[in-house]
Amino acid sequence: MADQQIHNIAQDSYNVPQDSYHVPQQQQQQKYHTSIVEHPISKLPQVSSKTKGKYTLNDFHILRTLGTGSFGRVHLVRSVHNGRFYAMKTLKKSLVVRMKQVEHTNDERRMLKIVEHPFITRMWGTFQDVKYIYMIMDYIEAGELFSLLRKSNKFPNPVAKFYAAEVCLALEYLHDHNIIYRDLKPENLLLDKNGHIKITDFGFAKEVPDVTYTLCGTPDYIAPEVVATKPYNKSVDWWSFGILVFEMLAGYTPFCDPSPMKTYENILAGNVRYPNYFHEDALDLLQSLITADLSKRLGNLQGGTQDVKNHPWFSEVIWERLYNRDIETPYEPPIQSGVGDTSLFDKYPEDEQDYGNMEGEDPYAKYFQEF
Ligand SMILES: Nc1ncnc2c1ncn2[C@@H]1O[C@H](COP(=O)(O)OP(=O)(O)OP(=O)(O)O)[C@@H](O)[C@H]1O
Repeated sequence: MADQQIHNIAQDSYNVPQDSYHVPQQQQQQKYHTSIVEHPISKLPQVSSKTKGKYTLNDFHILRTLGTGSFGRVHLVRSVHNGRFYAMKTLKKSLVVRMKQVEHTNDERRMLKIVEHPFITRMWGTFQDVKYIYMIMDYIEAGELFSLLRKSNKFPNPVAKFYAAEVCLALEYLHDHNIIYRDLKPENLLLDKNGHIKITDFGFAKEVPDVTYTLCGTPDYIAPEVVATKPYNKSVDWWSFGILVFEMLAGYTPFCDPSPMKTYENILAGNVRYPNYFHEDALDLLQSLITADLSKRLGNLQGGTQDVKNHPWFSEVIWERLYNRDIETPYEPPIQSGVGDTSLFDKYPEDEQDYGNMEGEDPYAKYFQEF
């Protein structure tokens, strides 16, 4: 049981009741997106320091499916050259175009190719054929934080704090580079073989120095200014960060409802019922993150991320050691590293895929020239 595999990183004095609060099982939420307005002044290097030459499908053996997304699948693959395992994300061009996600897909490639951070998944290269685009990423072996959270019901205070602190450093890095992540949730947080966070899925990440207006994200995690189609900025990630911390501590999100429209209504109404077992520092942090008032939302104030890092809930976190991954993780994934162990991933039907077709007409070629 995952419960037993989790041990407290800090044997602090927080009183964590073991009784389980009623937890509505949430379904994987649908995502929403519309058009975008942007102001591109790039703070990112324009050339990646880490990608090597161009890959083709022949460079990899496709093994099993690790996950599915809106536009394709993520497969475990093995390099025919160095024998290492990678994750290969495929996106069907026709679906990306039909769902008006060309710009987001090109953004995802651009962001992932350039960002380098201990808690963000690395991408090594991309390629395409007539029907699909492909992204080769590090294989993150221990699966989704979402799965661990559902198995554990909820996390003890120090465990939630550990994961939150690693996510906080990743957000700090992204925001310092003018990237809004916009899709923070446990499904997009993978755990590496040592149990550290790796953010994946940059499908909604956007380099936005100023403000943007796109409605995107996952209903439970969307900030009120996004629901109300007001201009927004990095503040939305701090709202989602609050929802993430809440969900890790409670096992459910504060505004959840089976109907997305009702979820939006709940978000706009802004009434949060905090369980009485939340530690008082966690409660204080969450109240200053899950607030519609942008002039009060922590992370969005003059001190930026530093205000979040300095909050009493994080008082025992030694940020430099955390960044260096020099702090024991709360959960030791039970996997054999380096052998393509996929025991922590759900099983998916392995349908025949029509990958690798280089001949024939490609009506969408003009949209994906960067791949
Ligand atoms: N680098 C990786 N290593 C291991 N598994 C991964 C990796 N990237 C993605 N996955 C698995 O595949 C799933 C889908 O990946 P991802 O969220 O990037 O796809 P997507 O097409 O963007 O999905 P969505 O429709 O939710 O946006 C993830 O939830 C995860 O389980």
